[in-house]
Amino acid sequence: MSNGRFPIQTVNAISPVGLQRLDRDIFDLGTDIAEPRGILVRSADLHDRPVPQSLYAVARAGAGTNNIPVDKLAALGIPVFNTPGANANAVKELVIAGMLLAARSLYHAADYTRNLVAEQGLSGQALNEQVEAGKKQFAGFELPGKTLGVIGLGSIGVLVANAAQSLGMKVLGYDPAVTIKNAWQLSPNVEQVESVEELFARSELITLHVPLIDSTRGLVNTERIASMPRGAVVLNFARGGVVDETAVLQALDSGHLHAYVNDFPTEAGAVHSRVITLPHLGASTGEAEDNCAVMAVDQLQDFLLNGNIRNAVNYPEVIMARTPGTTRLGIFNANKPNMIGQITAVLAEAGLNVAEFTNKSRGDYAYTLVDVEGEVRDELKEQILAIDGVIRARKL
Ligand SMILES: NC(=O)c1ccc[n+]([C@@H]2O[C@H](COP(=O)([O-])OP(=O)(O)OC[C@H]3O[C@@H](n4cnc5c(N)ncnc54)[C@H](O)[C@@H]3O)[C@@H](O)[C@H]2O)c1
Ligand SMILES: O=C(O)CC[C@@H](O)C(=O)O
Repeated sequence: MSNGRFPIQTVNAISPVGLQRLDRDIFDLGTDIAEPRGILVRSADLHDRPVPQSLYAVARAGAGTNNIPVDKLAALGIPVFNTPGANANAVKELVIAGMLLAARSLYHAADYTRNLVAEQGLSGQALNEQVEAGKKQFAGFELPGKTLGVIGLGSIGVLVANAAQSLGMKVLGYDPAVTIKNAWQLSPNVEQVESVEELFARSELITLHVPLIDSTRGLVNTERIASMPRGAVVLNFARGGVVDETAVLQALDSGHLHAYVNDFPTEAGAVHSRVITLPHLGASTGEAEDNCAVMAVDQLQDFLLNGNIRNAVNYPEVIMARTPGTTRLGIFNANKPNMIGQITAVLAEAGLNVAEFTNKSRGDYAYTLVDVEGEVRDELKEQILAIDGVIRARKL
């Protein structure tokens, strides 16, 4: 592995549009690579897999990183990249489809028609008569004028909110940490509410676009559902754990909820007559798969070759143009006082001149890129690693 090559393990199928961007003179690709420098993954669960000693970075071709031990990897100096926004349009379109599926009971209506022919053997006049007699059970509602509550105004939530608004819906949004960029992209007609309770109480449909983290687990619960208007619809294209499914099924059984449309099959939900469950289809368009793969591969490649960190979920953004004629060092360390002083002291001691230097921190960790002039001997890396708080150092 010290031959200057970077073995990359693909844990899920990654679009070839992304993979073909890896220069095969430098990168080896495969599913069975024993000592990978990089891992490319979609939804496979990495929590219980051992972390290879060789690993430098993980790139998630997608948004959610709850399938990856992000904190554990941060402590080892391994950034985890994701691809913000790359599949947002695909999810938005599925949410709009989900609202229409629920509003017009389309899934069950189509099933009813199929059964008339396939199970009951009806045809011709008899079929037409049964169609006309039976259709009233599927009478639905229209979207304009209905109130949609969007929880999470990130890449997906903003697109959903704007699209629903242009369909004539009244849209409420809730996100206590909305970014300035996303706030700018949000239609001015979307009303941002102060609390999630207000959003539930006022929404006839709610749609979830938050990550699955401790604070969002079970966000949709019995009390909040009870505060929604009778006949409300819940759409969940975020993660199964954001919803207390038992509470939702009880509310469907009692008639308080009209429908639950989601992307995360469970045994109980998949067979319930008021639930529409899709097989995790949110990002499954050719366009989204290509976008995610391209972004994930580009970020992984730039990190492995240049040490740049873009769109990591566990390390700060650190991007520095390379200074010609220098050697680059990438250093992961604990975010505590005097780390920069100690690192630069080691460089000075070795007689190396610093041409460019960037250091940024995020939470408990920090990352430094430094371009130095002069010969960087192998012992220098060991001296940097010997500093208390340095987690990992690479010479690039
Ligand atoms: N079904 C699918 O195939 C599919 C596809 C893409 C994403 N997702 C899921 O959707 C999630 C969101 O994706 P995204 O691209 O919009 O991510 P994003 O990071 O752009 O947006 C998430 C937003 O949620 C907000 N948020 C966090 N906690 C919140 C809370 N308690 N209440 C309200 N808002 C909160 C954040 O501030 C952020 O703005 C992903 O984490 C992933 O789990 C699912
Ligand atoms: O890769 C997929 O198919 C799903 C990805 C999706 O859940 C995400 O979080 O981006």
